[in-house]
Amino acid sequence: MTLHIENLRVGYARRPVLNGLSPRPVAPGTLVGVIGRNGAGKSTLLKTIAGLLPSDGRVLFNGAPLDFRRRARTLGYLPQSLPQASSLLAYETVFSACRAVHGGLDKAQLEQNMERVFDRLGIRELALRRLDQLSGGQRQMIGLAQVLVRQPEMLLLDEPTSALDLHWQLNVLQCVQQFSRERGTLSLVAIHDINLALRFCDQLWVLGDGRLLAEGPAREVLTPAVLRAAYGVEGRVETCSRGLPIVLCDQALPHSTHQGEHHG
Ligand SMILES: Nc1ncnc2c1ncn2[C@@H]1O[C@H](COP(=O)(O)OP(=O)(O)OP(=O)(O)O)[C@@H](O)[C@H]1O
Repeated sequence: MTLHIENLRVGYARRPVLNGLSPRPVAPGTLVGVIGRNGAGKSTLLKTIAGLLPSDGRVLFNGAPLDFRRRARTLGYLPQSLPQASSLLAYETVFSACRAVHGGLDKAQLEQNMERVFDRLGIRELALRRLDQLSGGQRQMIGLAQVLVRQPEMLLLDEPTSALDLHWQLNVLQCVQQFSRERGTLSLVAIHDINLALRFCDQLWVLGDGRLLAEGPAREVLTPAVLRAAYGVEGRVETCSRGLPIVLCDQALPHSTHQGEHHG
């Protein structure tokens, strides 16, 4: 699936958050990191693409808008909040998520889909645990399983690693990257860890001041000037012992020294 966004404007109660976003169209199989400071509009953007917020402008999937029903089947949206703790078993919630979209499959096929996702994410041992007895990070993994099991054509993941330890952060991004590449799934991932973004994302969209401060290949986008404009930090891009870029941030800048700087 391709994604084309044109002059997207979104706000809450007449307070604008995104003021005319027109990123370059994104091809299938691309993993896009959506980054920017708190309140920049990352969640707002993902919710809008998921069809959960009214907006002006155009969002086209394979060149056309999607109606609400097709959107729900085609897009896999993972909200920032963790799945609600309930007495249901983890596999029951993943099974229901799968059945909601693939109702035509028989029980054996649904179970096969489900097992594949539990195996791929490496969370088989959580399947028979009650959601209200899982840790925050474990629940976040189940939330992701609920999205992946539906085999969506586009992933919209809002901070999918926020509750995870180092191992699981890498595991999740590896899985999302693999899922995108194997299936041609376009994935948009809002993320705060810029080194994870740099390592796994093909493209970055840097949000700030209601617009795109920068966009492009991850390694080209993350410059000291963009770090300053996007986050108000003094940062550098160094090269690690394996020859890969790594971002180091030295200090938060006083508020007035970075406001109003824009980089396209
Ligand atoms: N339901 C809402 N009603 C009114 N304003 C909102 C609502 N949700 C978000 N906002 C405002 O919209 C702006 C963008 O919020 P959003 O959650 O999209 O940012 P974000 O980049 O995802 O932030 P974070 O990194 O903190 O999750 C913020 O100023 C926020 O206060």
